[in-house]
This record gives sequence, structure tokens and C-alpha cells, in this order.
Amino acid sequence: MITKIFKKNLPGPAKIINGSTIASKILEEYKYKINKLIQDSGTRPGLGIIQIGDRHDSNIYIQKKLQASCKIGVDAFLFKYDKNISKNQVLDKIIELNNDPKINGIITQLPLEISNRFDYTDLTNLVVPEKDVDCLSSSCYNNLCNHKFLENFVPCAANACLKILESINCSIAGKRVVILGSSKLVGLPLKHLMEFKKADTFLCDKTTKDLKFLCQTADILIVAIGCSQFINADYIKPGAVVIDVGINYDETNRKVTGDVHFEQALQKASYITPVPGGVGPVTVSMLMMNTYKAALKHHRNKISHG
Ligand SMILES: Nc1nc2c(c(=O)[nH]1)N[C@@H](CN(C=O)c1ccc(C(=O)N[C@@H](CCC(=O)O)C(=O)O)cc1)CN2
Repeated sequence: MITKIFKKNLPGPAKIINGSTIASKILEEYKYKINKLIQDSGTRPGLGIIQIGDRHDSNIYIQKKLQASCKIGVDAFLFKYDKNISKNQVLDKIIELNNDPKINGIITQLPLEISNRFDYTDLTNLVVPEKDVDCLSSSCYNNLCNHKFLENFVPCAANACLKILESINCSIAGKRVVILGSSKLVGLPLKHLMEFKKADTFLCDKTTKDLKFLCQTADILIVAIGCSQFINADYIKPGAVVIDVGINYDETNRKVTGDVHFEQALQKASYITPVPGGVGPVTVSMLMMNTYKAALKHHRNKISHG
């Protein structure tokens, strides 16, 4: 799971955390659980994926979700719309999926590629909480802010960061955690999760005053700003754990890079996640976990209501 890289005359080496290995283990675990759910109840988890437009990066990420679903026994359905689709047509599809007993989880792939301007929250807020496996609706997010984690889903990329820290036995309580980027997918939920775990948490963005200094104080530095290789060695406290959630897709050479300058960070951090092969695959496995949990809950509700 962890690879050591030794270089001469450098203070490193950081250990590279292999997200693909972590994800494979999680997928194996949920494949087993889903098999059992099917045997016990005849219920196979179902996932509805809504895509608007044809972004190349979104196509790749959706493909990864479809592959993972296929691997572990989730029935995944992709509803792909042209970028000129009207908002009402998509809303109607979400209402249909909300009422479809074969569908346990509904996600809208972000970012949307749309001609008719509408906000993605118009779509994500319509998903019923019990199917909101991305945790992007206001009601799910409010529960998260109130630290109601048990009865709720946790956003996949934020949860992936926790799984990664768990995989290296990194304790969180009392640690200085600096989260760079305040998106609804990563930074905002992660701030609440980290506070719940009693970390000394700072949420900041590129414009935060004294950003470099703040990052230099981080025992755990989590970066999700969408700015390729923004974090160089100067931002990193020696021995810090660095988690790179950045996915910067370069259309020209069709390559993905992180928000952290990997080679530089390697010489200063104690642990680091690469891009690709770090947070991304674990994020997909968290979606599979949430979809399984939604299906299990649906099955249990069915039993308790006769
Ligand atoms: N509705 C959502 N939209 C988006 C989310 C999300 O969680 N929900 N997260 C990202 C995209 N994403 C999942 O949707 C995602 C990103 C990256 C990966 C991944 O495995 N990447 C590979 C590299 C892939 C490649 O370019 O070849 C890796 O890092 O190894 C999976 C899923 C934004 N949108």
C-alpha cells in the first residue's frame, strides 16, 4: 500500500500512499456485503448517474464509477443529456428516480456542462435525502454541519481523505489540519468532519492572508483548490501528511495533475498522496459504500414497515 522513495542527500523520503490499493480493499469488502444483501433480500443496490454535457474528464470519472459498480454488483444507470437540455427535463428525471424503488442512490456529475444557465444546486437539492449518496443537497449538508454523521452520508471525496488518514494510522485529534479550498464536495464537509474529530482545523483558500505561513503550521495539509501544482515545498511543514485532492485535467495532453508539486512535496512530507492514484480511486469506493448503505437502509425500512 505504501511505497518508499529514497533519494541521496535529501531530508525525505516521504511515503507514497497508494489510493488504488486502498480502494481495491474497500471495493472487495463491499462486493462481499452486497452479495450478502442480494442473498438475504434479493435487493441489488441501484445507482442513477445524471450527466449533462460531454466533458472528457467527467466521462472518465463516470466510467470509473460504472466500472466499480459492475465490479461489486451495483446496478448503475447513466442518464446523459445534451448540454441544451432544459432544467425541467432534468428535474423530472430526478423526481422519477426519487420514486424508483430500484434506485438507491442518485448523483449529478459535476461540473455541469450546460448552455441554459441553471445552478447545479437546483438539481442536487431535489434528490431525496435517503438517496443523496453524494451528500450535496442542503438538507444532507445541514445534517453534516450539525455533526449528524451516523444517520447520514458523508461526501465521497471528503470521506476518502479520512479513509486515507486511517490507512496510515494517522491520529487526528489535536492535530493542526489546514484545508485549502472550500468547495461543497471537499473543503466544507471536511472542515466539519475534522472539527468533529477534534482537530485544530483551518479552512482557507488561495486568497487567505498569510496562506503560506498557515500551511507551514499544518500537521495535515489537505489541498483541493483546483490549481495545478500550486503547493510547493515552501508551503509544507517538514514531516507533514499531505493529501492532494486536486484533479486538474489538461485537455491538450489529456493528463491529470494535482494541486501539489509532487516531486518537491516528496522531499518534505512524511506521507503524500499522488495524482493520479491517490484520492480519486478512494472517492469512487466511497460512492459505492454510500450506495450500499442506502440500499441496506431501504431494505431494513421495507422489513420494519411490513
Ligand atoms: N457529483 C460529483 N461530481 C464530482 C465529484 C464527486 O464526488 N461527485 N468528484 C470529482 C470527480 N470524481 C468523481 O466524480 C472523480 C475524480 C477522479 C477520479 C479518479 O479516480 N481519478 C484517477 C485519474 C483518472 C484519469 O484521469 O485517468 C486517479 O486519480 O487516479 C475519480 C472520480 C468532481 N466531480
